[in-house]
Amino acid sequence: MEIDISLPVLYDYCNISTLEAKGEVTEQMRQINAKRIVIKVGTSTLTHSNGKLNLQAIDQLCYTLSGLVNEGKEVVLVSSGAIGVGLGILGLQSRPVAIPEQQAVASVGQTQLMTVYQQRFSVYGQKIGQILLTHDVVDYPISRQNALNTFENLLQLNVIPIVNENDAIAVDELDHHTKFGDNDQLSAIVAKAIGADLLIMLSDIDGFYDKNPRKFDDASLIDRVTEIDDATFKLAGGRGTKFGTGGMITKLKAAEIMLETKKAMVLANGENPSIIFKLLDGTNLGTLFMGTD
Ligand SMILES: Nc1ncnc2c1ncn2[C@@H]1O[C@H](COP(=O)(O)OP(=O)(O)O)[C@@H](O)[C@H]1O
Ligand SMILES: N[C@@H](CCC(=O)OP(=O)(O)O)C(=O)O
Repeated sequence: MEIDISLPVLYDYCNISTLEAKGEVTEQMRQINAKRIVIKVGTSTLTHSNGKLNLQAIDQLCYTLSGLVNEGKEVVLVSSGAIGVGLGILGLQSRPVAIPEQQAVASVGQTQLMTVYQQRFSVYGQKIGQILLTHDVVDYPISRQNALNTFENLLQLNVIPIVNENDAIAVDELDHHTKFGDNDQLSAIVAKAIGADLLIMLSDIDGFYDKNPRKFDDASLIDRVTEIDDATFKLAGGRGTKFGTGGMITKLKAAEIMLETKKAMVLANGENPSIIFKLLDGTNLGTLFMGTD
């Protein structure tokens, strides 16, 4: 297979060499020694504020994840963006209020997103598969097991499963709840179900701060969180952009799931997704959520 060593690879190395690591190599990250990793990227990482695709971030993400698979890691990507990308394609300034309209937007956006992933991953010879989930699939034991079988088979074949909520279908009705609602918790639910060692959450912010840094100039980054309680949730605010969902609250809920299962989560800035290499090397970037035992 022909591998195109083109622009994305070159600028990627430039980014890495100019990247400022904020701290020392942490022994904790080294200890995680993650083999099976779930990476979640938010809409704010994948799109610009004008709704267009952030091609640089997507290219670098595909390059990085392909590199991890080549190193022998098992990688699952949970990607948001269906609605944000759909809005951009359809030229809509904001998310429609009516649910069927939102679902139509998501349907268009998801197709475009997968087309771009297919193109960019294929540059690095990396195969991908799509898994669109609804809550009832993970709630019902048989469908849950079927989904897990698919994950296992894809990972055995060195394929990267790309997961999103099935936004074109999922609706919460009185007695039938199919929505996850946000991909932060979905990524932790997937990580837990497949027994991942680590969840890396890439967002538009450097990590978890003691208050919302978009509102408070004096907010400071928290390097390490060992447990999450009500006081932790009080530090979290809402979403950063009009396309994001949940803000920091859903990210903390995801971290809670990982801590409950004695696994770790790192929240870091997805502007340059190749920082994942540095993270896995033990560089202290973003916020590490990991218990002490
Ligand atoms: N304590 C906090 N620390 C960091 N970010 C916070 C905090 N409270 C609220 N936020 C907001 O959460 C946003 C990230 O969430 P979100 O907009 O949902 O992004 P994504 O699309 O990556 O899921 C940040 O841009 C920031 O504005
Ligand atoms: N499933 C939705 C994303 C929901 C979501 O959690 O978005 P984000 O806060 O950007 O991770 C979509 O693909 O648009």
